[in-house]
Amino acid sequence: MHWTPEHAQPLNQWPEQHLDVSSTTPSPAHKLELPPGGRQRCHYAWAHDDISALTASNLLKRYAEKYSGVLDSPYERPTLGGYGDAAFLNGAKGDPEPWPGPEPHYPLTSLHEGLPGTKSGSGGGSGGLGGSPVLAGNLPEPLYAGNACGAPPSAPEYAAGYGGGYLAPGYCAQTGTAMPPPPPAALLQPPPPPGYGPSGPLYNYPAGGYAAQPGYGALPPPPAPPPTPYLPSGLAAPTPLPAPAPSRPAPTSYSFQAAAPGAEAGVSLKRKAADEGAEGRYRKYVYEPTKAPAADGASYPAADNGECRGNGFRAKPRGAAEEAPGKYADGVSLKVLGFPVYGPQLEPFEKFAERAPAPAPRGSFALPSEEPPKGVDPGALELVTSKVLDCGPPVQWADVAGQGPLKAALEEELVWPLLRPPAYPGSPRPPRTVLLFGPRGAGKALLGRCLATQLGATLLRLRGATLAAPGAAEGARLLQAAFAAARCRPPAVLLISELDALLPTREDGAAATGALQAPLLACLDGGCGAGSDGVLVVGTTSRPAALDEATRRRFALRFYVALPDSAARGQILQRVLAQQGCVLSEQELAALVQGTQGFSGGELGQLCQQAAAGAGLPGLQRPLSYKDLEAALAKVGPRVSPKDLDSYVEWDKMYGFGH
Ligand SMILES: Nc1ncnc2c1ncn2[C@@H]1O[C@H](COP(=O)(O)OP(=O)(O)OP(=O)(O)O)[C@@H](O)[C@H]1O
Ligand SMILES: [Mg+2]
Repeated sequence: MHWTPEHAQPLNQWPEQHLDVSSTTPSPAHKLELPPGGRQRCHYAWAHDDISALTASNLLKRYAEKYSGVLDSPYERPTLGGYGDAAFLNGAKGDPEPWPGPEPHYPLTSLHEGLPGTKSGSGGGSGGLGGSPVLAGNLPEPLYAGNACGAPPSAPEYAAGYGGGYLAPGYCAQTGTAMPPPPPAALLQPPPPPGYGPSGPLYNYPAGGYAAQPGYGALPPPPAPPPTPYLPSGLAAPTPLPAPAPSRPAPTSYSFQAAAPGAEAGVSLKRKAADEGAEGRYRKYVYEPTKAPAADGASYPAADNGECRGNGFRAKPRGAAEEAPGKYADGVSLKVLGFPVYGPQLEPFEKFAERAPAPAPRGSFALPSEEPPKGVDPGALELVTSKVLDCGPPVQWADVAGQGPLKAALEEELVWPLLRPPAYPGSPRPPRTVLLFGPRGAGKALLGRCLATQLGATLLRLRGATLAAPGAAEGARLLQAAFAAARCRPPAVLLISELDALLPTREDGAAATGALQAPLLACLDGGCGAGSDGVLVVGTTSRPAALDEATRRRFALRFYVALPDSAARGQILQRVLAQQGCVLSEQELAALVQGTQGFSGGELGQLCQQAAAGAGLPGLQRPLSYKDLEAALAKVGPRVSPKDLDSYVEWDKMYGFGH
């Protein structure tokens, strides 16, 4: 120790001083000032800042050992001295209560010697504060038993350590429960590993870490301590904390997951929930591949046309953009336009996920039947009921090939609002009219039938041309009767195809057909009972430009039904051909899909009929072949021109609702 004059300053200024400690011998002045019990603390106070590497290494080892004892041992109980030192560490230099012992000053003790982890009386020679010979002698034993925690008295070997004088009232409140009696000494001290027990050298650390300990035999040896820059080379680093015992129970959440029904190993329920949330409400539009078309032919093994707009649908198939309507310009033949080969990603056809059976009508869309409205010709009503009522098979979403975004839009904006009961009186009325426009044979009527199925509604079908044929007066009578019949059967869907046939053309003006516009508008306004809550009017047209503004405004929703894309064409073809007993190879089907670009669903059906007729197979003596279809392709072609397709797109931009 190189004593310097600054060491002679009062003790309370020492922490601020810069001490040079190379010896553990205090200066004579210090020896004079300090009481005998406080020498250890003086010793600590000197070792403040500038210490040699060797001293630092020794200190580090000692702290590591003591803290590891606290953190790791499940039997270890912090001695009271530990709390006392913790208070010291936090800046509370001593007990808040006056020390009852004869010694007037706080018994200073070295910080590292007051740390828990070394039991009182251990071979380490340093116990907690309670273990200090000075303190142990001064601690009144009964204080612990009588403290506010109400804990039982400590075991004899812990009597000194559990000196109640250190148990402030707040301590009991922190624990919340009474401190249980310490376990037997045999449990408290498992057999120490060689070199680790009190009898062995205190810092006998093997440089490479300990071998497997008796209590941790199943564990792999702990990893070698990382190199520390604080230790000079050649000094063994402190032993790292041993790994936790494997026999400890798993956290509650893990055991719950493992026990949850259906939970797979390594897959948490949270992840599963997230997966479900990711697909969300469009889960039903993720198609499952089907091995073969439906045996009964009831539904198409349809697929998503991939026109997802980032709302959960699958990405658009490669090259599908080339097929977008309005891009068949410049008079180029459709068949020579580049088109992606109908590849494996489009086949096998994926089935539009089966829905549950049509939901039972509920909400405001299901109204009780009412008496036939007055003013309607009973004869016409009977006629309409017998002729107009559609009793065809139900059409599910899966029966409509492609059109994924359109189906989603129809379901969201029409089916769900109609089936959902109104949120509150006076809430906005769900739409009761929808216009589907697009090329002929694109599937407008099919979608109208599907809507009726989804709504669980009665379907009544009218054709504009049929209504207009017998004359304006008769047509108006039938029209009113049809609306009245729909009103009598709520919920009902009144499907009016070829709506444009009821409207005046530019040429004929107020001709006979145009005379039906007024009754149509009157019925759409509710004059014929169509305005009732239980009737949905679906109008379809392939000439949307023929609709004047008055008629157009009567339809709250207007959706464009585009031509089927390649995937949808493949599905339609596959199904129609399967009905005729024709099964094409993958390559043949791909070629056929490529050659029918611009065909509507109706035209695809005509192609197959033409192939059968051209092959002279009315009785189906042999199944259709690809050659028959190739021959039919030369005779049947798409009727809609690229210019017409562009006009649909334009009208959709102006008056449509998009999807
Ligand atoms: N997306 C499709 N999926 C399955 N079949 C379809 C599809 N589109 C059309 N079809 C079939 O094509 C034929 C014609 O369909 P639909 O009558 O619905 O067309 P449309 O648009 O109403 O034609 P139009 O304008 O002439 O009334 C029907 O047999 C229908 O089943
Ligand atoms: Mg139709």
